Amino acid sequence: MSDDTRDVMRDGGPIFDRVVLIGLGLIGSSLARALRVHNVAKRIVAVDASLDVCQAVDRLQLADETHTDAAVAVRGADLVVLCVPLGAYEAVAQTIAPHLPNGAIVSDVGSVKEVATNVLVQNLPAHVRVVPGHPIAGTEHSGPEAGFAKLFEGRWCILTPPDGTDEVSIERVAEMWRRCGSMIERMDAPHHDKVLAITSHLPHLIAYTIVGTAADLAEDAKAEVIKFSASGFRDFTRIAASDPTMWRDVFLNNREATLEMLQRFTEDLTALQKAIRRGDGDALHRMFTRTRSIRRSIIDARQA
Ligand SMILES: NC(=O)c1ccc[n+]([C@@H]2O[C@H](COP(=O)([O-])OP(=O)(O)OC[C@H]3O[C@@H](n4cnc5c(N)ncnc54)[C@H](O)[C@@H]3O)[C@@H](O)[C@H]2O)c1
Ligand SMILES: O=C(O)C(=O)C[C@]1(C(=O)O)C=C[C@@H](O)C=C1
Repeated sequence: MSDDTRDVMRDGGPIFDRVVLIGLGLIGSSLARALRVHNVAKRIVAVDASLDVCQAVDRLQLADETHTDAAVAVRGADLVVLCVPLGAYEAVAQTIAPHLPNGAIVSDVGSVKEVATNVLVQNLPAHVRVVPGHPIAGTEHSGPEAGFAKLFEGRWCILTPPDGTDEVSIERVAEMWRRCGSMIERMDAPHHDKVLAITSHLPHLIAYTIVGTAADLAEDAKAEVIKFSASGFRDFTRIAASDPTMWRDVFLNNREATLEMLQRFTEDLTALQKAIRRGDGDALHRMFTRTRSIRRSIIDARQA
């Protein structure tokens, strides 16, 4: 990295001249807010396919420019970040490809990394640098109104740069996330997808299932479900309220890893089912004691 680059990143001044965010929903609008608060970009440019979202972005003053056409917006960009559902990546990459300046960095925030990385590398010209990323932060809400600048604070952001990506580009993206309050980890994309399959994707699948199962109960029972949903079930309903388009795309694009984790989960669930049927209290107690200690170690790690 040149001394100039190092100085720019260390002095707290903008790291980028023109950052183009494509997709101003929960994550894109949170990033726009955080970039502004932490002075990361000289100019923030917002792109969204939805005119309603563009109008909201203007009303909330989240960007210096707002466009519905990504091809126009990316001209002169030194960083472009895709914040759209995974299913829109190919179309967006093909739209921006002919208009990206030499040396521009293209990053993203997608929840699945192997497919995202491949789609970007295959559809973008060789003169751009691809630095995929994934902030492990979110909520069940969508859209520009749902975003907030502190979303990424104290959260991990995982970067999965393909082999051969230059270190300066990776470090500039990493520094952007550090300024937004995140901690950085680097991984290869397939490993990321396995880890997230168990820590994020499977929990969402389970929440969608349990809430769906409850909703399928007879009308009377449904009323009871709502009436008594003060504790455990309510936590599942929060997760099951997450955006259907985003999560459809996550499962379609992380098929292998999700199915592998689902298989393991089903086997463990069957073991619990057997223990209940056999009245094996020791097996149940052993299992629950182990998971309780896991919860405690997660809380301790967060507080450390
Ligand atoms: N929601 C989360 O908790 C979370 C957390 C981390 C990462 N992510 C990832 O972030 C990305 C965005 O998720 P979100 O929750 O912000 O979704 P969102 O639904 O809140 O926002 C997505 C935005 O993209 C726009 N869009 C869709 N197709 C487009 C296109 N072709 N061109 C331009 N704009 C387009 C939509 O109009 C919408 O405003 C996804 O890839 C998701 O996997 C989400
Ligand atoms: O907190 C939530 O609501 C989330 O679902 C956030 C969450 C997660 O599973 O942790 C969801 C998807 C992402 O890709 C990253 C973060």
